[in-house]
Amino acid sequence: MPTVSSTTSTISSSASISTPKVRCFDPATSSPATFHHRRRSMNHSKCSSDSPGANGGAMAAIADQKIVNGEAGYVLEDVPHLTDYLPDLPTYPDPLQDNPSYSVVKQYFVNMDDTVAQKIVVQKNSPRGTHFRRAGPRQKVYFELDEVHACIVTCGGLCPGLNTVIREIVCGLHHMYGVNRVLGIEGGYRGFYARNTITLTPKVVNDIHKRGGTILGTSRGGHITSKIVDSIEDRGINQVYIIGGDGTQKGASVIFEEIRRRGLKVAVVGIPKTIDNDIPVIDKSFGFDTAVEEAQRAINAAHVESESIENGIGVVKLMGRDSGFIAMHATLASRDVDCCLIPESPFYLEGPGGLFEYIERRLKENGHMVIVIAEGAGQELLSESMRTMEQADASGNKLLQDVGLWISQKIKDHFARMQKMAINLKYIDPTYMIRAIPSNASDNVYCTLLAHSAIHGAMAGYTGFTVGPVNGRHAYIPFYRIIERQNKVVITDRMWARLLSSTNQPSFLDPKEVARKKTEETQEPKASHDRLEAATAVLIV
Ligand SMILES: Nc1ncnc2c1ncn2[C@@H]1O[C@H](COP(=O)(O)OP(=O)(O)OP(=O)(O)O)[C@@H](O)[C@H]1O
Ligand SMILES: O=P(O)(O)OC[C@H]1O[C@](O)(CO)[C@@H](O)[C@@H]1O
Ligand SMILES: [Mg+2]
Repeated sequence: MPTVSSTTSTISSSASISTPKVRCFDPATSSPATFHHRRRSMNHSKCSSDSPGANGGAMAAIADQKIVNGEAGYVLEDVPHLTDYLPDLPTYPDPLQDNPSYSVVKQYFVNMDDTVAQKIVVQKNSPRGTHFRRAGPRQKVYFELDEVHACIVTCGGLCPGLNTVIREIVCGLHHMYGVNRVLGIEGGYRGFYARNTITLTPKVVNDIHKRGGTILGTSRGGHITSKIVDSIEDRGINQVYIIGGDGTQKGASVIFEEIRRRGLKVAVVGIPKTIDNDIPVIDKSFGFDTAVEEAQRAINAAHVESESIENGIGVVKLMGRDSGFIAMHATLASRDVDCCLIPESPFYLEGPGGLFEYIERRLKENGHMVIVIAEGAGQELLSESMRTMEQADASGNKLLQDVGLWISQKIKDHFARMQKMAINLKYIDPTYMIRAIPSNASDNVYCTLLAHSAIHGAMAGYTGFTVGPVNGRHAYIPFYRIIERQNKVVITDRMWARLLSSTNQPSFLDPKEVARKKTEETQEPKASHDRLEAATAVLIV
């Protein structure tokens, strides 16, 4: 463990915001440590709160950062703890030490000083860099067993594995900590104040992991912070498990801020969910592998259809609003795809180096081809040609035009106009089919680890964090790190190069553009491919 010798933290955004240096109890080391609570202004693209409309207008929330500096450039970006604002909370021995299943584990409790490195590829003299607190059970817990009243809510779009996470939170709380009071909030955030609740017991959730969707229902929009926290307070809930994507984690962050402002003993835990894999820092999100696997069925169908007919073209549209991970991984897995188009890599249709030229060449060489397109790809081309009004969903997410239909029509029109070759195009749109299914075996295991890590964190009194694997080890990540940006495919990384060399498609980039992207991306803190590659390692809580 590095020495907790703090150096002065900087004020990241506004000089008018104070940086209180707090002498506080460090629950991890059981000894007093000096933390620097760095306050910073978060620019939420969409807004929380009590404002009208989707989520109201733009708002800057303030998040505290608990930064611990150690030797050799070691930095711990720690998560909040209930004792930060309720210093006199009593502790209790973790009941796991008496649990017959767990007591056999040699070193069951994680070392209090364990942290997980964000960067694992290092050189001899590199600084040790950013670390996150390691997830897992602690020897002391901050809740008595019959005191815990937990709730679970699922928000945003569907994703394989939602029911597994719900099941494992309920069963984990029950089996590991003897907790019997768990409420399911129906219909997403608005369910806290506008819908019913379901009592969740191990019996109720026993089989739900075999079903797609979420037994709790979900929604977009409707995040009214004060009403949600009123409901938490009125119901006497003291552990809130929030499962959802980037928008949901922003919502969880403001709920945590409000709970802390009110001084409530309530742990707020985010569990990242998104098949788009657009959440940063974590290796990958649950359900992603399942979605990629299911996408293979559509790609196979497109391949069979296209190769059975002269100049056959199969077009498959996959999900991925701002990030093309599903399309990229489905393409790499399949090897039948000739072209993959994603939001991060702009493309063009006409002229030398364009898509039409490539299609023509591929059909001449091979007689058929398969194109995979992410739903968010080429949106700028669509809005140019369609000039429609921009619309948003209830959460404020931009509603996309159907790029699959559009590109299919464009390809057909092009070849009809050229009169050089008759093509046969089949368009397959499996978008909702890949996310409405139950999670596969490996995602099920992953969901279990996420749920267990979340429970251990809440029981240990940590709050205001999202749980997830970082380089294969589960960690507690402060909300501000999760919501500050989206995870995107880095097109100057090796993974995208692998894809280009597997499909042989043009990069659609001129050399100047490549150089610009490289400069842009060297400033990014962490390359995405590192994380997805690390994610293939065994996930250990
Ligand atoms: N900035 C924000 N502040 C507070 N709540 C938010 C914010 N952004 C989104 N939310 C709320 O979070 C919930 C889910 O958001 P959203 O619909 O964007 O889905 P998501 O969690 O990003 O999941 P996905 O995009 O993967 O489907 C909604 O109820 C929305 O009101
Ligand atoms: O139609 P819905 O439920 O709003 O969800 C669509 C969006 O949800 C996601 O699956 C996850 O964000 C996106 O890929 C997709 O654009
Ligand atoms: Mg989202």
